[in-house]
Amino acid sequence: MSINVYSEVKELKRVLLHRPGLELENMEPDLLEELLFEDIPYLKKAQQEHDYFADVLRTNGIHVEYITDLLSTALSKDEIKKEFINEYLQLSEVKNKYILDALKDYLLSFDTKNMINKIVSGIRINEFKLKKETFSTKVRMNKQFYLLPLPNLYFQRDPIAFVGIGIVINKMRTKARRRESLFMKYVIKYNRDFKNTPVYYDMNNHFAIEGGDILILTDKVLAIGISQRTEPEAVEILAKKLFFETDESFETILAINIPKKRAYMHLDTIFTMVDTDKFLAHSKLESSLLVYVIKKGDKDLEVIEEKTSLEKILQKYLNNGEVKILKCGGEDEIAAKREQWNDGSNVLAIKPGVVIAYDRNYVTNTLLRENGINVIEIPSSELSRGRGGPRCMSMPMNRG
Ligand SMILES: NC(=[NH2+])NCCC[C@H](N)C(=O)O
Repeated sequence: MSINVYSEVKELKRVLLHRPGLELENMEPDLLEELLFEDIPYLKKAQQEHDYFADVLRTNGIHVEYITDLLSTALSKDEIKKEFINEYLQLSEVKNKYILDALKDYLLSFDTKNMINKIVSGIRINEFKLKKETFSTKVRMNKQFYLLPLPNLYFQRDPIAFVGIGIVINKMRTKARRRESLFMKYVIKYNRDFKNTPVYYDMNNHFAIEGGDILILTDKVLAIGISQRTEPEAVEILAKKLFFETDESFETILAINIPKKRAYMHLDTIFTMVDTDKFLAHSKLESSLLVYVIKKGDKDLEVIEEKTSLEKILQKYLNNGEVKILKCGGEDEIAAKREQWNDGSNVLAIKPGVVIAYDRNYVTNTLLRENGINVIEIPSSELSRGRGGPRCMSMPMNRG
């Protein structure tokens, strides 16, 4: 099944996930901030919740793929495995030669699946002994991990984005997540099912962009958040690529300037699409917005600034009569803040008007239902602790 994503809401056919694993158990309080968590999910329950999510998708006829399986197929040959490990260790900034060599040997001693699991879960200092210890290895090893875990990998929305028939391989803003994009880079390069997928942005670019900021509103219009995680230069590079170097149908990018703070981390933290004419958003969103409308000009990008309400801007650029923005938590201010904190605005549409949402955000879910949206709830005690919802946990590959 080929890559085909020209909508946020059209029927979802194929989606990419990561089932959380031991990487969550390699977090401890002193590491949380660096690893972008506020709390430690209980792994067993998190896996049960995640399996429930995957089952809901499958029950709705959606083909679920796991990133670790795709990578495992890509790393089928020894030389490719070595190339991947080299690049991974380089991105992890392992500089000491003795440690570097020991890590390479250690990783290559596993079969491909277990090697990938090790890379995701992180490698503790007490897992193996170095053959040779020196002053510098001693100093370097005065910590808990050779390689830190990738606890955010279950947020598959962020390291890449499928756009049209192609892929955007993201340069992640934070060191904690930078290595995640390498997984898909190798899938595109070496997994035969993906060999014709054009790459529209590469992780070697200097400027950060993350998938949670990229929304495909229609086959003509994208919305991209200028956020804590996505820089304007990255949007410019991507816009030029899409408009002038591909046959993609996209003509307009609404670059939405959002506050650069954790509570507004990505555009999809505060704004998701639930139907062809309905959106769900942070209750305080509208007052704080400036939208740059980037259009394909004759030879260069044309940019105008819009300062009216987001509803009006969407109405204008989606050519869609009425557009309605529902507010996370409704009119109750405490519920709005509480549910926003638990990713109430972050739902995944699997068809126009049908969304998957966390069960704990019941005020928002009731409001959605009152507005004609079919809400499928999934359990959320543990998954929500990573500060991402159903949209963040999934990367659509095909929408019909
Ligand atoms: N698309 C999203 N909203 N993703 C949420 C990612 C949450 C993750 N803990 C991070 O800080 O990166």
